[in-house]
Amino acid sequence: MTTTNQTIYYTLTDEAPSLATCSLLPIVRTFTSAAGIDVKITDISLASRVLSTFPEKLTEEQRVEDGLKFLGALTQDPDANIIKLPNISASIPQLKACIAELQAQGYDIPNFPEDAQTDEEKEILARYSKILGSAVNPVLREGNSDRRAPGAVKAFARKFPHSMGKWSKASRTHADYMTDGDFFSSEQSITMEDAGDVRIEFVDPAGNVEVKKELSLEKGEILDGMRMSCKALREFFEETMNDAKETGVMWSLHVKATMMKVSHPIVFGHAVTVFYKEVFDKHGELFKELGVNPNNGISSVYDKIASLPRSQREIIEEDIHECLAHRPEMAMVDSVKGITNLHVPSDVIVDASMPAMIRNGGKMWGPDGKPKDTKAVMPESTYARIYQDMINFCKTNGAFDPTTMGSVPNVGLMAKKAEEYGSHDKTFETDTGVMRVVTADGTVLMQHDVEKGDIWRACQTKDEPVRDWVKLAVNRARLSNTPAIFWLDQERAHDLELTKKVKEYLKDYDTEGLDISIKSYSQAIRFTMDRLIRGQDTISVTGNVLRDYLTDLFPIMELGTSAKMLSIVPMLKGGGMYETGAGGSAPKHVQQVQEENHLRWDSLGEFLALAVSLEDMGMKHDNPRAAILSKTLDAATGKLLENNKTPSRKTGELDNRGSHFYLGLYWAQEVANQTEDLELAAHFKELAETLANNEEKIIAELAACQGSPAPMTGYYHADRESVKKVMRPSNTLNTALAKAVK
Ligand SMILES: NC(=O)C1=CN([C@@H]2O[C@H](COP(=O)(O)OP(=O)(O)OC[C@H]3O[C@@H](n4cnc5c(N)ncnc54)[C@H](OP(=O)(O)O)[C@@H]3O)[C@@H](O)[C@H]2O)C=CC1
Ligand SMILES: O=C(O)CCC(=O)C(=O)O
Ligand SMILES: [Mg+2]
Repeated sequence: MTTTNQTIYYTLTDEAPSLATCSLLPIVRTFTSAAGIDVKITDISLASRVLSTFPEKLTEEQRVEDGLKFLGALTQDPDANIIKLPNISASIPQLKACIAELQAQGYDIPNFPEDAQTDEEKEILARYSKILGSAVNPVLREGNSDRRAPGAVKAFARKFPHSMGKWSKASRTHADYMTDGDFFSSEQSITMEDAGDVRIEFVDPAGNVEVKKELSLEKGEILDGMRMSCKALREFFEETMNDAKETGVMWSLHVKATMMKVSHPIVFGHAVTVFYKEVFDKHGELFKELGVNPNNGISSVYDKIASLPRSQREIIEEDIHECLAHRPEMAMVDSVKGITNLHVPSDVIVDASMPAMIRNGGKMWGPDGKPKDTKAVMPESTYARIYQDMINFCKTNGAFDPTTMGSVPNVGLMAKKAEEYGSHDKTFETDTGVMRVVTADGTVLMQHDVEKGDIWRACQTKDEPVRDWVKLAVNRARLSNTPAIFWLDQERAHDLELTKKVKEYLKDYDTEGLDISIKSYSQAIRFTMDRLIRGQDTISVTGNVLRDYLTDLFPIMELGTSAKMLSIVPMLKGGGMYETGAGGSAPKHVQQVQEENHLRWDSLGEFLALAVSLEDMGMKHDNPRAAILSKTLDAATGKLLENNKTPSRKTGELDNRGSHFYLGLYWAQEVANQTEDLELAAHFKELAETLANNEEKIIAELAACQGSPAPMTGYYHADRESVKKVMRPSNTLNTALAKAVK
């Protein structure tokens, strides 16, 4: 057995996943220690990213390693083995809350300079901007994505189906999107015949040219340019609000302000200022003075007016209520606390929010706390249409049935910040004039007339990731003997360029006997759904945004949550990253822990990720024990699902910690029962027996702490000792695990 330098890098992230890690990792380490594998924690939490950005402000003891930088470099190592849990992609309000918490803990980090004026403030803003939004995933995802629900997970969903809301044929829920003036209607795209430098320029009406950005493009790289009209967007919002009001349907907005961290907060801000138009018209000047930023949601108004004299504040609050009264009802994030869809930009995130709504019979929560039909507004039409297709399908066919439906695995293009994912540094809010892309010799590759306030952006897609994506799709189709569809819209300039590549690169593979096709988004989703309700599987092969959308959409119908997905990123350089599920960090789970000490986070995604990580370790390092641990972990996970030892939503019942105990028990039993390595079996026999004999006692210890607030301090930067106490309350379990470490 080789035991040199075999390390799994396990990320420490935020919120629910980080709590779960505290309980799961000691179990994992007990097992991996027997195979000579080290499991190292790398902290990439929001708080840690903030701290590592300002080392000069901290004392020696306060300084932390830049975990993201470390892992980013590691992605280039063919031996990289990373387990990546979901992390917060922070909106500005979240980042500010994190900064405030760290400052209160004695870290002398600067405030977030919302309105940076001085050079120093601008420099601080630039540093913080690197932490905002999807700052982690694009750095680590140096490969394309392969996400699917393993057989055992599908079997579990069929045996223990999650609840599904009923769909009525009379449901008035629908998706609403722009029909003109959006990115879709203006997209232009080119493929570079040779490598070359280009400039993104703005030309004002007098002919003055401002270089916005210079890019070095690779041979074969696709470059897109597109614009969203501010005027058309605002008119569209106004129409949707009037229509919702007139027809008595609720209004909701679904964007991805976290991942599309430059363009979507602006879109979100327009929704806020249109919805609360009278408030912003009347108090605009004051808001400017106070530094209100509508892109941060209506909460920005509440925050900034807090310092005003009460009488002045009350007038503004009344005006806000006046708007709420004459506008349509708005979908709520928390109807008890009065938090609306437009409160902060990170509360309603389209990839999870639309599936949750569809799963719920097309209903969202209204101000009165009741589920209601809604107009789901997604201004950008490129991808919004697929949701209307699914809504129509559910109206006709009723809700999906998790006990009989098939599955939709996804092969997603995402390496090297492909497509919209990497557009942030090429996104601009423009003045009136022309935005254009020109080559070094001045040839204009594309251009758009723009008006003040328009959003213009460019997206890049490198050739190497596209080749790898096609390969991955063929492999997945072959391995699972399942039809694969490339979702490519022949109405889209970008997809036309991509289609040429796909057709070309498919020739490199033996596709004999495989069913591989190219369909528009609408055709693809309809075809897929027709098969789905007949219990048939269809692989979706998609670009980056659809990867994000579909790997929540279908899993949430099939499994109730995307956390149960196996999510692999085979890295271009040969390493492996194993993501846990496809869902997020579920902030409301933490609330439940704080209030009732019950964590309903399901770590199934972590179990699945760890099994493939160990399998890879076994193969790459010729470590048979890693292979045994992988196989036995898979078997243990299967048993856990069969026996329904997954966390319950209800306080007092089995939670995340109890579920981890059962994983440990079953895993130990599986290792003890295998016959490939008798020494290993003997070693885990004792642990298996101790855990089995103490099952009742351990479960009682794990349940005893539930029901009252968890004694935990901190949210973004929780005190690890207090988290440890909360997440590891069973002495019997802790002692048994410690004893079994090799
Ligand atoms: N890979 C990553 O790093 C990702 C990070 N994010 C980030 O996560 C945060 C929250 O995003 P949001 O869009 O609300 O998505 P979430 O996936 O966190 O939440 C949506 C819902 O999914 C369910 N859920 C998700 N994971 C689990 C789990 N492991 N166990 C049980 N239920 C689960 C819960 O639903 P229910 O109430 O029905 O139980 C939850 O309320 C944001 O900061 C976002 O940027 C989001 C996606 C991926
Ligand atoms: O990076 C993010 O912000 C979220 C990513 C995400 O939702 C996904 O990859 O499914
Ligand atoms: Mg997602």
